[in-house]
Amino acid sequence: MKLKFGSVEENVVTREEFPLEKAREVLKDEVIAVLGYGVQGPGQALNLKDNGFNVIVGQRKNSKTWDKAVADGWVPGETLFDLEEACERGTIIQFLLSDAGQIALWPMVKKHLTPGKALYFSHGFGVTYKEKTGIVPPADVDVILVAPKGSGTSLRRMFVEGRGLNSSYAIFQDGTGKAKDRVVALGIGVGSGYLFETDFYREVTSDLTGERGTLMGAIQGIFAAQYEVLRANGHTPSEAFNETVEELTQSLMPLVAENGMDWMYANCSTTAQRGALDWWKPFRDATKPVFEQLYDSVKTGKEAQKSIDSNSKEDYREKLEVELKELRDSEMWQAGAVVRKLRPENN
Ligand SMILES: NC(=O)C1=CN([C@@H]2O[C@H](COP(=O)(O)OP(=O)(O)OC[C@H]3O[C@@H](n4cnc5c(N)ncnc54)[C@H](O)[C@@H]3O)[C@@H](O)[C@H]2O)C=CC1
Ligand SMILES: CC(=O)[C@](C)(O)C(=O)O
Ligand SMILES: [Mg+2]
Ligand SMILES: [Mg+2]
Repeated sequence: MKLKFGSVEENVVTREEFPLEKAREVLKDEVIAVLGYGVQGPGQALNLKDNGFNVIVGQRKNSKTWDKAVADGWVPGETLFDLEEACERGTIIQFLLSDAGQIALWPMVKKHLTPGKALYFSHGFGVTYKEKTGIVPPADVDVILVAPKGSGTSLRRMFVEGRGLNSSYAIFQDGTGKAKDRVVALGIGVGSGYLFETDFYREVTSDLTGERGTLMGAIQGIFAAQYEVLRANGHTPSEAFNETVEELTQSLMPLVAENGMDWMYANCSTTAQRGALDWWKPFRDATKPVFEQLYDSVKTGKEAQKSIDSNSKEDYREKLEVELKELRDSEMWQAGAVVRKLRPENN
């Protein structure tokens, strides 16, 4: 249906229009092969299975994630296969390897994309940056996307709680005439609540911006800046952490999530409101040039290239772990570890 967001109308598919029973009917003769068992793989594959779809997992043998798949109940030779066998068996191939991993496996996957199959992504990356990835699907298959707007971990947790995470969906190529039904049915099947219409290019450019920006990159940057200023002015680690992170995640963000920014402001003191209303614009103005620089770097393909280059290296996992450890070992996040233990519910 059409929904107004402010003054702009957009297409949204709801579970009321497209109930699970309809999704099951649409996909009843399909074998859904989920390739990769990292973060999205488990979330989507388990939700599909619990929703009653015919799903198998393809994963490298002799890997930690193969063992994880077995521990999650996938049975080798029945519902768990190596990547190539899963591609052979699947009529819908959910390409959920890391975006860099997809490049390496593409020639094999392509071989098994016989007419009538569907190739499914959870990111517009591979197809949009085809000059860098080499991913150009054959014309007689559907090429579709369901991108959950959140971590695969949350997708699974929210499904188990009886909630749902919203996703965007797109059709790059309708090779069979069935792409729309297939993509929406899969979106409902993987546990999405609502499905927002987009295209591959807009999905990848907004997603790369968001995760580098306010969702992940900018938030850590702004936390670090405030924490450092508080510490430089003699505040203790716990005080600096509480006023930078803990109060935000525990008390204030849930209010924003519930009813918007003005609602959160309205539930703080008039003193805080005055200050926040005065200071949000200087913060916007100071960071906007950085966001513009970021968007430009996304738009020109520089961000895609960087992620391909670093994540295609043999030792990318080890290198990543070093950088994550650096964050974990920083004073701010060490203070955070202690503060988390002191949440009353953790005692
Ligand atoms: N992590 C998330 O929650 C989200 C991910 N996405 C998208 O979903 C897709 C999958 O992402 P993740 O689950 O994060 O992937 P991931 O980084 O967890 O990797 C998934 C799997 O790829 C395998 N893999 C990597 N390189 C390989 C290679 N050369 N050969 C064979 N297997 C290889 C790994 O063993 C792993 O099981 C990506 O397109 C990503 O952008 C979209 C929304 C959120
Ligand atoms: C979780 C998500 O949607 C991200 C941040 O875009 C990603 O993991 O790529
Ligand atoms: Mg995302
Ligand atoms: Mg992303």
